[in-house]
Amino acid sequence: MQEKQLILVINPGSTSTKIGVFQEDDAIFEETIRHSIQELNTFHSVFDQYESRKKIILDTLSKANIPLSSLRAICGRGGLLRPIEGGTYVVNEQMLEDLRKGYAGQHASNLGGVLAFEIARELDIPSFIVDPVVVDELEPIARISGLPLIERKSIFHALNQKAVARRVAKQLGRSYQDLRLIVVHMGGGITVGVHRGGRVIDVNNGLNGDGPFSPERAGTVPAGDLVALCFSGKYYREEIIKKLVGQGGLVGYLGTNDAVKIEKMIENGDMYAKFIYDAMAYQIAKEIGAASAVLDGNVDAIILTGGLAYGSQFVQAISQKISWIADVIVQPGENELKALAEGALRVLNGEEHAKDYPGKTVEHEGRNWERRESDD
Ligand SMILES: Nc1ncnc2c1ncn2[C@@H]1O[C@H](COP(=O)(O)OP(=O)(O)OP(=O)(O)O)[C@@H](O)[C@H]1O
Ligand SMILES: CCCC(=O)O
Repeated sequence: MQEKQLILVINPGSTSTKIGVFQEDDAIFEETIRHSIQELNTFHSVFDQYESRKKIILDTLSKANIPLSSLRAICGRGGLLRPIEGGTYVVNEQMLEDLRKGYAGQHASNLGGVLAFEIARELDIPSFIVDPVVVDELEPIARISGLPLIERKSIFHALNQKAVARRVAKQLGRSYQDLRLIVVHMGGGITVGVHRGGRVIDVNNGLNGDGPFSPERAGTVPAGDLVALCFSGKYYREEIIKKLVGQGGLVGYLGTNDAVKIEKMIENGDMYAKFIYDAMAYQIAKEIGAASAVLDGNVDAIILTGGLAYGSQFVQAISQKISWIADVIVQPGENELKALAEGALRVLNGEEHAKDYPGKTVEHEGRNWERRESDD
């Protein structure tokens, strides 16, 4: 019988399911399955899509002649779980429960761990998730928002940010743990992470209204004006949320989230499109400046990654404002499938122990910075 040697990785996105099959860290098969708005609209919740996405994954593997019996592990992109530190986690009952109910909200990546677990269970092989969007390694001081009722949260492109940071460390012949990096993921959402000692000690919450505006998201907006909008009587709660996430940023100003199209508009002389595109670069540069202050100006490199990093003019507009801080390294696109496979491999090859969810969460550690009676 042939030895089980392949790793299946699953990355469910809002409009697609990306899958990959890896032999060690080489991809032998990758496919992006797109889901139309019409198809997605037939489901009430993210979780209702589970059966349909599972069938699509199994059919795709079968068409590609990849026998399930050749799989040694399955790794999915994890979702809005409890705040946890980075790493590879075994999918367990507690995680499944949190993913199913959407512990911290609904996100397509909530399906990743469940799909990995259910397919793996039938094959009696292990299932994992790696660096979910809720990876939380914030320093206590970064949690302070300025309003005691609201705490800053870590929700960001942890999987790609950490994978790119490790890759750059390797290229520089250094260890990730030794470097002080600013990693800027520029996709549909934009997150600027401060990496120190192998941990992301500060980052904007890319999902819930924090940081630079992005192709689809508003980022930080003036709080007073937002409150006035909420109580204007003109909008329902869901409409306001949609304006901030989905219909904000480039979509709000220019009616598209497609930066390639916007670059064409600019090429054709659309000065308003240029102004808004420049404003996005300006806000990203400003956030990088703030991140450099977190590192006391002692920054080894600034890494620009994600789909927008393919835009050379855009990269140029950001770089000219921040290249005085540190070397700018451009790593366009995202390599999330490979990052999932690498995360599983580090465990399967014994380089790392898989973590047990939830482990020591930020919630378990408690708020050791909170004011207590005895402090008075
Ligand atoms: N060649 C290119 N030049 C300029 N912009 C590009 C290019 N290719 C993609 N983009 C832009 O990158 C953005 C999407 O990036 P990406 O694919 O990383 O995001 P995503 O995976 O949809 O979302 P997220 O990264 O937030 O999870 C879009 O605005 C897209 O138009
Ligand atoms: C910021 C978390 C990932 C996303 O863009 O949805």
